[in-house]
Amino acid sequence: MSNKTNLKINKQHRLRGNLPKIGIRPAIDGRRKGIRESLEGQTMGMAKAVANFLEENLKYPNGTPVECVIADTCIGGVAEAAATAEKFSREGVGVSITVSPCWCYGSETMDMNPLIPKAIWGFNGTERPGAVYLAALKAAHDQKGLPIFPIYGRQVQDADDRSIPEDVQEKMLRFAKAGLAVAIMRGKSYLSMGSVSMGIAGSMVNEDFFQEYLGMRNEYVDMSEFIRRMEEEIYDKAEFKRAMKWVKENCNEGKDNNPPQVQHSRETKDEEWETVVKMTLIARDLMVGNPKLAEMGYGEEAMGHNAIAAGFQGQRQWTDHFPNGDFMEAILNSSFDWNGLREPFIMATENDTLNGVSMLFGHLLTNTAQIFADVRTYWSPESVKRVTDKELTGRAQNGIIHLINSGSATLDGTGQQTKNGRPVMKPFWEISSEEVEACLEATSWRPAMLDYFRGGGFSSNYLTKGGMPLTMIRINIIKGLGPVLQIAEGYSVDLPEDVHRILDQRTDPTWPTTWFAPILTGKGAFKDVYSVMNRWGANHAAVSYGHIGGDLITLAAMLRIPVAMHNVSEDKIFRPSAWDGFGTNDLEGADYRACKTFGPLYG
Ligand SMILES: C[C@H](O)[C@@H](O)[C@@H](O)C(=O)CO
Ligand SMILES: [Mn+2]
Repeated sequence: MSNKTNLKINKQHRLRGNLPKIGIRPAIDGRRKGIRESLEGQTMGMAKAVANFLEENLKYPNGTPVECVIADTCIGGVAEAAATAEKFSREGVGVSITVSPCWCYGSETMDMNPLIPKAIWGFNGTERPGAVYLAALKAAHDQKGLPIFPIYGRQVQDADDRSIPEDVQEKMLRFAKAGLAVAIMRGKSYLSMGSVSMGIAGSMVNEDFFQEYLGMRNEYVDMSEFIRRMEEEIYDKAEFKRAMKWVKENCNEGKDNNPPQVQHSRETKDEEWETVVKMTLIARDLMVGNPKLAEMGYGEEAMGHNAIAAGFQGQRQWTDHFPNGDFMEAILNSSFDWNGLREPFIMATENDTLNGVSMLFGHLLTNTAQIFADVRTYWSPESVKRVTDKELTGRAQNGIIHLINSGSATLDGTGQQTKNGRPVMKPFWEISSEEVEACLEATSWRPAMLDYFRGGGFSSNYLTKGGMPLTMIRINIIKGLGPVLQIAEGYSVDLPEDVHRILDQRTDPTWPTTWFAPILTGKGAFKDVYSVMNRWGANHAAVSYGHIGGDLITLAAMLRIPVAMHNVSEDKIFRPSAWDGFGTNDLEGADYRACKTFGPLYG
């Protein structure tokens, strides 16, 4: 193990309350004297198989395995349904999956809790009518307005087959990941540090959105709180010392691009480094608290704001005078710092709350760090040819989108972590110390452009490695409609060195760049790359590793956020059965109608 970085892995859950569990409900035909008895083993067996499967395959964002709770008995009628609901509420169940191989009594066995995302796996066998129950239960849920995700295997299984077929597994994982995301964010806070940045609509907090759609609350601190904590030394001073040493050893200060006559002196830059490191400690403490502060006599500050996501206004009032938030945002959004590997904090630049929530969705579905970026330029093949005299090739051949931003792009976005020789972004517990070093090595911290950032600071400058499957997303709020989600799956691409340099030099070469090529479908918003850029609803996007559009569509349906634009193939679209009642030919229109009819989950 390298001695430069610290490979301690911190799996502690840092927010209040326990992590939500998945409750498994084995439903059974209640008729005794033969039927029920003959089905107990198979039904409970399905429940155990599902619990094992989920516990083996899913982890919470802090890296611990997901926990399942199985009902004490099979559920043959309302008494057992109620006993199960009681157990689930005692155990902190946030997601429920009903399983059954047989006929059971729909409304008598159903999970009635409106806040718990629900699925049913109805066994595809014909000795007993599990699929008939699934259909009856769907009907009951749809009629009562308690949407349920139906899982029905494509192939017939034998009665004694205890395996979970692959297509059932895929749907179950998609449902469980999205359901847990819903349950994890509920009751947490989004913390605005500062207010609206430069008139950016996403940084105008829409409290109704947080409260009614996400079940979250909004917390606020003025940016002057950073000054108070710095001047009164309300941070862990031992940690600050450790952090400064780590920064000196691991963070390469890059070339200053400012005209020589305005460049900050060495002494000023050294002070700025101290400030940005203190800002990082303080922002983290504001989000999740820090018991060290209580030891120092700051009991209130030690509590934090229970924030699962946050945003920093920065521009302009802060950055016109103080060092910018780029270091703080980039490090908090990364999977590591001087304390070792740890869950990334979700921190939006310019306090763009809607991009912060987009990042939170990506993080909770993948457990990985997220890139926050400005959606800066569509480079058509013709424009690239004109300015570089080169043709775009490979995945870039239809044009590319330049994602670049000062601020929150996670250092994981360098693409320096690998799996099977390919660049990836991993959950923090899978990252090696060599990969941490490679991410840091690939990043230089460039003195901020002083015409934008009068107070200085350091921007993380890197170039994302090509070849990573990525999903770019954004939540927008439309007056009279509410939130909508945009999703574009695609890839990071490598450009020839000189092409990258020429294009990058036209912007701010001190910022991190990701060249993104969306996957085209030839239709609608994905007719061509231009249309993706042209239809993007705001100046920012959140970028997650992997093609996770299917999981996002499921999550959006749970929260009743319609999906306005996506390039996800139809076989990955998994929504509640009730959505089919709104039409099956035009899935997008049906999604809008269903979301409007059901309304926000907490509305
Ligand atoms: C430095 C500039 O103000 C940028 O931060 C600005 O263009 C944005 O990021 C807008 O989203
Ligand atoms: Mn921006």
